[in-house]
Amino acid sequence: MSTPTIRRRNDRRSLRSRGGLIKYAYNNTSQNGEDGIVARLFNVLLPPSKHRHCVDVGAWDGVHLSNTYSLLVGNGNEHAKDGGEGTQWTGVLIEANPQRFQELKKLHDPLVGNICVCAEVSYKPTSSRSLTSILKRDAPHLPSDFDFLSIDIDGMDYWVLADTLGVSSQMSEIKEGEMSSSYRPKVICIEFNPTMPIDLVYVQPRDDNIRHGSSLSALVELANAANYTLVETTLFNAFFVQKEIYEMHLVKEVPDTSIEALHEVSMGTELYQLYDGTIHLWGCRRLLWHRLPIDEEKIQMLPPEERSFPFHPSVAVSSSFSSEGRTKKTQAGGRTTNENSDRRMKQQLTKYQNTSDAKFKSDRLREMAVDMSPYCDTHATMDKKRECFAKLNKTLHRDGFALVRGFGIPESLCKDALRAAKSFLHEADESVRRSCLTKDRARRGYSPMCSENFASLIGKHGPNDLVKKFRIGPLPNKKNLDTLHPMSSLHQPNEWPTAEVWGDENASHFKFTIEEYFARSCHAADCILRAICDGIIDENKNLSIVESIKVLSPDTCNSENDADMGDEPKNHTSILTLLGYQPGSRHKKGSKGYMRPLVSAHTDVGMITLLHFDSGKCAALERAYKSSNTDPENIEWIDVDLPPFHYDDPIFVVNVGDCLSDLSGGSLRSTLHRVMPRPCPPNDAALDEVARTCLALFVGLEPSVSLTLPSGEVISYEEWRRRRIARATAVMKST
Ligand SMILES: O=C(O)CCC(=O)C(=O)O
Ligand SMILES: [Fe+2]
Repeated sequence: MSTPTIRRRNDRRSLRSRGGLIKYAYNNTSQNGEDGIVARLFNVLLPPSKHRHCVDVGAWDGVHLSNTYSLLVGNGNEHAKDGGEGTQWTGVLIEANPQRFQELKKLHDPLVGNICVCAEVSYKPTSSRSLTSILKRDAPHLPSDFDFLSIDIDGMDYWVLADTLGVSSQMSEIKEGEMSSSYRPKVICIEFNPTMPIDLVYVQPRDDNIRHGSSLSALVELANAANYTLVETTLFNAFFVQKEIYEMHLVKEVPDTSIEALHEVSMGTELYQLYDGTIHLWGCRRLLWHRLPIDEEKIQMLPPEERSFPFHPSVAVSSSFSSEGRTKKTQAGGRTTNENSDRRMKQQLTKYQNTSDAKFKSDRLREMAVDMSPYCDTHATMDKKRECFAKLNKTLHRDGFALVRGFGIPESLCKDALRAAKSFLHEADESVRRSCLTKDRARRGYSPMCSENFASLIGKHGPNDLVKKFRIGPLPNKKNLDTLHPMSSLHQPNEWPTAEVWGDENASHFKFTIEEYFARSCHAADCILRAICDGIIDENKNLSIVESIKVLSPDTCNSENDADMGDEPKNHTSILTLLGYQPGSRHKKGSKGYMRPLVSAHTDVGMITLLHFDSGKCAALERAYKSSNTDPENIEWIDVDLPPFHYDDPIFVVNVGDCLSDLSGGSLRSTLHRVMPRPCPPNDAALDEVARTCLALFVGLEPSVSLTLPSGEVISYEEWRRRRIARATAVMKST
């Protein structure tokens, strides 16, 4: 098996200066060369002094990893003159741990002048355990500009330094009146957290009980605010000197005092991600202070069997409904860029080659689909219903689209209906289709290719849509036929292809199958509306929304008139449209290198739309991604797909229409969508594979039902539709 090549280029690291104080680093008792740096500073660079003072916070036993041992005790060992020839050092040594403190005392008691304090230093300036309080109380003769301060207390180091130097928590200013009471050591050595990135400013919470440590960058900001300059770092420690001292004595030795020149993060742990979702570690692969290895397998988000590239051509749309999904940007008029259509071309040609990926994609889409069965099953518990509407409405709020399943519609019926639609729209002679042309083909019967224009729904001009359609709707019922109730334009007789032109069997099978699908999908739509309604009522205490949304619940909207209607169909105005797409002129790129939509970008007018389609390759539904519907000029588009694999429990797409969006006060979005051509395999490919068929149920309410708009106005559904269409027409006329 081939393995990846993994290494790091050296450039960034080689910037780190090796020529400054670090050149003199060595350890006597220190951990990472601090003894040598201190010696260089006080022996050579700073003006000589007969007597020097140091303070060691976190002194341990005075020896272990000590930065002051060589100054205070070191006589007699190989670096006897560490603190400067002829210089006498005295120190204040503070240690919190009582056992270690005993050792510390044992070491220092015989040495004249050294003071040992057993205390856990607090960050609180007002505390009797603050460093300034301890120094003032226990070492009253310590000069305020003593020579060397070493802080290593594994947590609050930053805040102890801030309080000692009198820097406010904002780091930008010296606290008023505190300077005189503060200390200004000439040189500071302080520990930082060496795992943190070089540009990270991390200041641990100001809490004695928290042990995070702070970053080097944070300490540099703090020190700069108090007029100190960074002059060197070791693995864990930063050295700062007073700015004036730096300028007088150290500029030559340390010309570049930037963090980048003086530090290299060698204990950092970095993460990067592979396309297939694997998380890789780089750098330090262990928990530094716990001495535990970081197990790469334990920090993975996906189990090994789920690690694959989600946008692999054959799994291209696994996140159709996720806001984080792959998107494509288009230019004005909804054109796909050259780059995208080339990529699309490749994707389409390889889309179904890899069956295991297709299965993976199917399973993902199925997982995403909201199970609506609690709304179809009269015995479902409220908890189940709540779970259902919460998932549904969450997705609809976010995307305006969702996948739904669990209606009990047999898969065989969906397949038969798609098959029947395909044979009518694609295989039958045009004369069959023309046998059911109606006057009002926007509502019933056959609507030929290029005879409609959905761009007009959003008040746009554009080429006519390249799709054939056939529509049926609810029949006029007793109420409509009553002379007192003139038939609404939304209720009309259906028109079917005639037996004379298509043959008895074809015609009756078509009518029977499509009517059956219509009835079952209307029932599914009722379930969805009830769930949406419950969801909105649950999440909304706003009365006008609740009032207006109640109409969605089919039980409510039809209850008045149901009693005397027996088994008559309800008065809804839902229309089932069969849509047929075939490869045509728009499948070739135009002179400008982009493709034009088969159905222009639009929003659906009614309540919801319930879609079911086959995997025909020549067309694909896309929805706008994270865009405002009022600005369709610059939109990112994302595919809306159904699983190419069939399940016993068929999956549908539901999207929010304008009326529902209005009733919800805009909280449910009616998202702009369109149908785009997809490159097809060569011309001789079977029509069966390329033609695309869609069953779209556009769900409408009873024409006379009263809607309470969020504004409080009460109008009928029919009036709402009239205004909606008039609005779009007015926009079109003005452009
Ligand atoms: O064919 C499709 O996928 C959807 C068509 C559509 O959006 C419509 O007819 O409103
Ligand atoms: Fe639509």
